[in-house]
Amino acid sequence: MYLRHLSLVDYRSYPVAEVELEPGITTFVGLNGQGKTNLVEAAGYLASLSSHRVAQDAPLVRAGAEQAIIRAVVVRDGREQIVELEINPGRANRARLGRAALTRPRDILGALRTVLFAPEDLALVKGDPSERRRFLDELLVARQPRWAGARADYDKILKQRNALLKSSMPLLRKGARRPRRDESQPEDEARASALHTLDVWNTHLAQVGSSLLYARLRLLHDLSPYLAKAYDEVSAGRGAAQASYRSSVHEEVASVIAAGEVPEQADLQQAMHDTFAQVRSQEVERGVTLVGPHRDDLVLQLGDLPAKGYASHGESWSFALGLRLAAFQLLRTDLGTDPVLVLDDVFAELDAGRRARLAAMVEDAEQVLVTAAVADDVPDALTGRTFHVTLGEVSREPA
Ligand SMILES: Nc1ncnc2c1ncn2[C@@H]1O[C@H](COP(=O)(O)OP(=O)(O)OP(=O)(O)O)[C@@H](O)[C@H]1O
Repeated sequence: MYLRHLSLVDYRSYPVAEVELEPGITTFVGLNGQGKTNLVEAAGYLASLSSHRVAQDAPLVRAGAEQAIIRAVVVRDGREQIVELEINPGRANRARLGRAALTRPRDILGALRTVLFAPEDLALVKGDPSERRRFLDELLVARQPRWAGARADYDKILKQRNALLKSSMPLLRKGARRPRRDESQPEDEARASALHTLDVWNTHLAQVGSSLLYARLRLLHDLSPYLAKAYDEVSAGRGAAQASYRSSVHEEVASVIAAGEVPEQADLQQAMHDTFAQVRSQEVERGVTLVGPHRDDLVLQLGDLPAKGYASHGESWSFALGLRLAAFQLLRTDLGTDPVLVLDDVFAELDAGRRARLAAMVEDAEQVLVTAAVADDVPDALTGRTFHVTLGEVSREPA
């Protein structure tokens, strides 16, 4: 698929922008801070409903404006579709596909697929586990948009379970007493009722959590060969990249998972349940849920060493790039169409060999959008059509 047109209204630094695009390679060149990343970030947001730079929507709306609009014409297998999103910080966002207004913005997912590689991706290797969980979950959604709903359900149940753990901490602690406002209910009864409610949440969380865990494991299983190959190509055979899953379920099942096996979902559900029983006193003590996909991590390994804390800066970059290129290849195979590949400001960080190899790996993608502050950093093979971005003006360089 490719973007034929991108229009922005009050998005970041742009009061208005209209950019006509084509398949193949397009490069946006301009000095720092002129709005290059803003353009490609908008495309990424339309595809994933999240920004690679910020967790909140407010910075996406131009300072002083109330809402931002991203509209794109997406072409897939020769058919065009208009995809539109209104970003309303503090209120619900609104989405449209063609003429149809969608009930939920997340129903827009899948209409445009992008894989975006940016300097922020270094955090995939060097950052917290939450970065790697986000990578997996976003890829899950890019592959099958229905996972956005399951992910949201999981977060909701988790929040409710944490609230219960917090609010009932003194009651749930065996033998602990606290002065009760409602003295009509004896302490033992209140405790039994809190425990019963906790069991109900355990069942819900184990059910939704195990399906998310299972989906992540299947995804990782499918992604791994592409990762090994992409890293090998980017680094010209210098090192073997691997990713394994570290699960918070009890050790017996966790070690099976770490070894790369994918247990049945029913077994994962049972394992989550059993682990809740094992860690109950710790959870009650701390008032948070200690088991589930929200506590897991993806362990990245270069040869025999963990990437985090050991890999050099260049190796970490290559690893992050390997993960994104693997995601691209997986989606290409799965969807039968290429996602739009975005390379935001990445060439300045790579040595000449890596630049050339990256260019060779992506030049056959249906559409590649590249941003660079220095045009010479972009390998010749990827220069393609060039747009100059100057103070929010996007103008195409004459051919
Ligand atoms: N919500 C907003 N309202 C107005 N301006 C904004 C907003 N968010 C970001 N900007 C401005 O957008 C500019 C940054 O744009 P962008 O990140 O696209 O730059 P860039 O061309 O990619 O630069 P670099 O080469 O440094 O990465 C900054 O000047 C910033 O102040």
